[in-house]
Amino acid sequence: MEKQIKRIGILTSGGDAPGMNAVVRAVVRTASAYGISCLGIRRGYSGLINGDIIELGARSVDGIIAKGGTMLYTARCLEMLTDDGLTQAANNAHYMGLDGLVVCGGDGSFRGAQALSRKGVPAIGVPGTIDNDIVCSDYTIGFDSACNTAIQAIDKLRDTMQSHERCSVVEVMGRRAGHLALDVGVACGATAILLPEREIDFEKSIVEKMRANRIRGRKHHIIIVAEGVGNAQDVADRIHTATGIDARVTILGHIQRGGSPTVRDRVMATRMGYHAVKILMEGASNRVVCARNNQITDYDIEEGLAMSKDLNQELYEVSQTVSI
Ligand SMILES: Nc1ncnc2c1ncn2[C@@H]1O[C@H](COP(=O)(O)OP(=O)(O)O)[C@@H](O)[C@H]1O
Ligand SMILES: O=P(O)(O)OC[C@H]1O[C@](O)(COP(=O)(O)O)[C@@H](O)[C@@H]1O
Ligand SMILES: [Mg+2]
Repeated sequence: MEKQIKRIGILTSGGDAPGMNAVVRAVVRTASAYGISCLGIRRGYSGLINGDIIELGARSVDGIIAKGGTMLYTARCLEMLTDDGLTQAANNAHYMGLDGLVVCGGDGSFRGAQALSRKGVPAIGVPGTIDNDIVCSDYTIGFDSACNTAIQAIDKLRDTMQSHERCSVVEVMGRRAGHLALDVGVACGATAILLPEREIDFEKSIVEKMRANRIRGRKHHIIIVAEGVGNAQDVADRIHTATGIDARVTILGHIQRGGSPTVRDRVMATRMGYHAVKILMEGASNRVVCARNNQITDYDIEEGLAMSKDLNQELYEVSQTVSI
């Protein structure tokens, strides 16, 4: 039996990701289709604490599916980590008459959703982060767009590295996770991919490989370093010292978080946003929306965040084989 809910809120929190707008659109449109009103809460949990809200209707979200960033702004709100901040957020949610709240963000944002659920505000997390580091979900919104942005930049780097017969050491985002670096490394044909989840023998996996590749006629190289591994400049210096090859560092940085979302991100965002509203209507609380084997499902937040997700080992092995 579906619970009669009248009003829900939507906020985006943590690092932005391409596709967050598409989540906002899907939530607002799904709510609207079922006669539920929707409030947009701006700047993540700060907006909930400070009452920074806007009314959103089906027409307020026209055209945003194609836009990067988030129309609701986002924030890392430290006040939410305090008892007072959390209580204020929950009280405001009740005061606004929210029967549910959709939170699009990463694991930190889901902890906030969990805390609010415990205070009687039914909250649902939707994974929006370029890092793909939400362990209970095969996919997080923004990952595909970020991979494509990184690849476009690295393809340009390859042109100049090829001309100068250099080595490009490229640092890719991902916080403590290497998912982004692995996909980007495979897609750009990297000679080596350094990931926080995999120890490597620098001499064997990089230096000897570069030397062997040079003998085979390869005159330029791309090395991908996940940000969780450490300093890309150190990697470049070690390569230069060991091989004599001129190595240049590029830190892709926040460029990876921008741009119009890809088809995959728009579709996943739309499916996940829709699912979040549907389960709120069924009376759910404290759930995280996930993709598992291309099905959209949901887990208890505690249970979901306690799961584990390893790198794609098969892809890692493939990358090592073809990078000769
Ligand atoms: N344990 C927690 N309890 C309540 N709120 C939290 C908690 N952890 C994080 N948050 C809220 O979620 C926000 C985003 O978390 P953060 O870890 O920065 O990004 P992400 O959600 O992308 O992982 C934080 O700034 C804070 O407002
Ligand atoms: O934008 P900031 O605050 O510098 O944070 C950078 C971090 O945010 C990310 O881009 C995305 O992480 P979250 O989605 O967990 O916020 C990480 O890859 C990176 O380490
Ligand atoms: Mg995170």
